[in-house]
Amino acid sequence: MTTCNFYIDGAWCEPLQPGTPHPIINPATEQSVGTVAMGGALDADRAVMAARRAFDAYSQTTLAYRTEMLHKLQGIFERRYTEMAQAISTEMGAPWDLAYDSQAECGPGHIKATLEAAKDYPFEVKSGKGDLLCEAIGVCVLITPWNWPMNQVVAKLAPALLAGCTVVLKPSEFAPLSAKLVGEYMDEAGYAPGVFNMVYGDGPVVGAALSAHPEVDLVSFTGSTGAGIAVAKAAADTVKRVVQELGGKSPNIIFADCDVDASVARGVKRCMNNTGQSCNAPTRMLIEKSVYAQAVAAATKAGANVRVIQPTEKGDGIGPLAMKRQFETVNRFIDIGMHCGARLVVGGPGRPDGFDAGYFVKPTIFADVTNDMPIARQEIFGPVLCLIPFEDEEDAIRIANDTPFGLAAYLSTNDKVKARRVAKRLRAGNVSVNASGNEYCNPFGGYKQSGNGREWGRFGLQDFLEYKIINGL
Ligand SMILES: NC(=O)C1=CN([C@@H]2O[C@H](COP(=O)(O)OP(=O)(O)OC[C@H]3O[C@@H](n4cnc5c(N)ncnc54)[C@H](O)[C@@H]3O)[C@@H](O)[C@H]2O)C=CC1
Ligand SMILES: O=Cc1ccc(S(=O)(=O)O)cc1
Repeated sequence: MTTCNFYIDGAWCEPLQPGTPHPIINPATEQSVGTVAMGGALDADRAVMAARRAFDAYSQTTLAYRTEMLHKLQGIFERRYTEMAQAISTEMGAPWDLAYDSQAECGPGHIKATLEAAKDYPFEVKSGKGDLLCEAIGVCVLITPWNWPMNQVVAKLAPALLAGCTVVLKPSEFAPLSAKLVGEYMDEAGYAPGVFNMVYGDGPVVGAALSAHPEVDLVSFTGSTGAGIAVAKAAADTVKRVVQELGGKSPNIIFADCDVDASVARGVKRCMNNTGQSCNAPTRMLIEKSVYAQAVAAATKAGANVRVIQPTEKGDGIGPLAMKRQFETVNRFIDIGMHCGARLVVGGPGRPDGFDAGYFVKPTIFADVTNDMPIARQEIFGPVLCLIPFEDEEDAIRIANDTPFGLAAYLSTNDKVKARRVAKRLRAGNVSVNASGNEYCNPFGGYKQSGNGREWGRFGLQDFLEYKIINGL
């Protein structure tokens, strides 16, 4: 049984204001594997003040020193890679190949991208007659979710450290094991006390106290749009910067001129990946009417072929949802889909055959969905795909953009001119043509209610920097 405690001022410690410990539930077995200590506002304050005390010295260290420290941290992430994959798989249910090849890889992946970006980042340049400096913004609070825990923690932590910021990490109480390892790695790397601090706690208490704290200069938040709005409101009175990476309901446009069967199969797989718990999952497949019947048949076949597996099993497949609450939410949406006029072609409510325990759900696909149905408008965060027909290019763009979100968009066509034309009109931060993937060096983030910042590589670094112009030197 693991106990996850706080890491403040260079030491592991228990909360000053303990709440009820949060059980760590393995979502595949529903068994407890440990507890997370939950704190209160006093703990938030203690961590912020440790980061504040450390800021002056750490922010004045040389870029060469911070680069060397980050290289050291990268080495630790690489050496202790397998235990990170194990922690992620246990806490949120990612099957082994996904946990090992993708989830854990995000840690060293983002560190490398940050180090690469820093090599030619214009930290000090001439501007007019003045000297333009990009300096550490200050004490940063990092609030992260449970769905891609290392992606979200390290995409924030690596640039913050490189920039010279000190941090307080508040990971999700549903992903405490991987965060505990990050604390151990930071300790092992030898960062000075107070540079990195970590507290666990729920959003409305600890998250809110951190967001409102007057000694915090920036909050970098990833999670639901509702919680992101609460963070921004709590932060407003102290005029701190807030960077939000929020939800999505991303369209995947299948034009008739593409290889329909292959594109649809790829779209189904990508939607179901991580059991549908990705902010950028392509959950609305928009299909040109002339190939709609063919595409529905291809989606039905591909959906039926998605294997549901135990997290310990190797190979392709989806694991359980991360927690009971998600299990209930996803089943509720499947039920809504069945009663709002959509046609269920794969899956349905309840656990798949052969699974008597765990938060496993069936990969589920609805055809004949219209974009005004709740299953097409709200982020379900489960393996649920909506198939929506469209008339022509204009109609596809209209439906794709008819959402409060704007994180990602996907399209398949053999016509490159059309692909560029459509991509330019999609109101989304990341557009993938013909199943291309993301690269750590490029910006990740959303338009509209999907957020207001960009993470990854030099774009992530920018968030943690403040401009200063010095005239007269
Ligand atoms: N964009 C993304 O990557 C994610 C989106 N979501 C969406 O959110 C839904 C609910 O998942 P949750 O885990 O409940 O997400 P959430 O947004 O409540 O939690 C994410 C993080 O925010 C913190 N938080 C929550 N309320 C807060 C507040 N008022 N002030 C400060 N921090 C706060 C949580 O403790 C956690 O660390 C999902 O079904 C999904 O739709 C969830 C996780 C990640
Ligand atoms: O939810 C965060 C997330 C998940 C996956 C990816 S990627 O498309 O695999 O790069 C990005 C962000």
